[in-house]
Amino acid sequence: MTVERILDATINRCAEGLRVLEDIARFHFNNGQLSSQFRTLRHTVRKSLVPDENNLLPARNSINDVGKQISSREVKTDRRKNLKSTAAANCKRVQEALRSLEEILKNRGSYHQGKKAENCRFSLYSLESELLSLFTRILPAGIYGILGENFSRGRSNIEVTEEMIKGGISIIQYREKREDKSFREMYEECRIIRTITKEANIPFIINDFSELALMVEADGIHQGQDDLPIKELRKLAPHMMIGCSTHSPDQAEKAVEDGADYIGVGPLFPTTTKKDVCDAVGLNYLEYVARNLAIPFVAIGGIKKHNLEKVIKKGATTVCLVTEILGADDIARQIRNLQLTMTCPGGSGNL
Ligand SMILES: Cc1ncc(COP(=O)(O)OP(=O)(O)O)c(N)n1
Ligand SMILES: Cc1ncsc1CCOP(=O)(O)O
Ligand SMILES: [Mg+2]
Repeated sequence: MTVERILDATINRCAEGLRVLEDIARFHFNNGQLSSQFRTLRHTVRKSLVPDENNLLPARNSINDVGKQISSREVKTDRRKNLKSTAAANCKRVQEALRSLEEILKNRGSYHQGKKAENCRFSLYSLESELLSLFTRILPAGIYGILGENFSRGRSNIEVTEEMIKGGISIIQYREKREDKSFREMYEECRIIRTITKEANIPFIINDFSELALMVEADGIHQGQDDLPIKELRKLAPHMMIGCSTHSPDQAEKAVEDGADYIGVGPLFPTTTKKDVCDAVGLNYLEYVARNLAIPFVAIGGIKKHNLEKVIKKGATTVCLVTEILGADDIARQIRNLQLTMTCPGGSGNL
């Protein structure tokens, strides 16, 4: 009877944890594929790990469960900070339950079923990394900062990173176009920026150099239309945020189909910051993306304090201003002022 009692409790624990994970994948991330993988695993646990499942119910004795009292006393330490920690905790909970099932089933002589529990546990390890990676692949709202020493008036990328963080930047991209900088120098610089951004909990994206992004463990990679195909890049970087520049509805739809996590929408206005830039796409394209596509996007190109309000009004919640920020005397203060314009349109936007 004790064995049946353990099996009953662990199957329930396992299936309940899997239901939490399935719901997060389904409702929070709208990820049909991942949520159906959690559902299949839950059905396997419920239906095929213990063939004589009906015999387990009589063994249930929740009222006299000594563990229940212990866990009710632990309530103060059981507060999860956010959905990510809830997901992580439930993955661990299901893995532990599966391990317990495996041991008990093998101990009971059901070797084949024990092996099945072990396989479920291994499947969960992969699903866990896939689900948790989705939390770091979210484009934040706010100001998207871009680094590049050609525009930062003698200040190093590292100094600018620190100023951007002081100002409350939401995400930082390394876009170094200096021709006199060696690849090795860029690598060393990105390692430092990675450490600073991690400490500040700011996502760090690298433009152009995917190998550098992988080496320094950046959070993401930004790709232009002529760069590596996103579908192939995803195989190398399943856990990373992949952004893609787009200039038309067709390109945006292709980026969605290829699995990009966000798109760049622009250049909205004329700009000289990018050498091989195409003509300004205008606000209509921005409006099209905001109204018709579910993918997160960042508005970019020629955005200044004076036209920021127009961009916000068309539905942008993440905006990138390169020279308007890098060229400012006080970068942190400039970012705060821009944030004010974003949140209080019509105001003076000055601190
Ligand atoms: C947020 C964002 N959007 C667009 C771009 C442009 O990227 P790309 O097309 O790769 O061109 P370069 O920046 O490399 O000149 C971007 N970097 N960031
Ligand atoms: C990198 C990039 N991609 C499209 S426009 C652009 C440059 C935007 O710079 P600025 O904000 O100074 O116009
Ligand atoms: Mg690029």
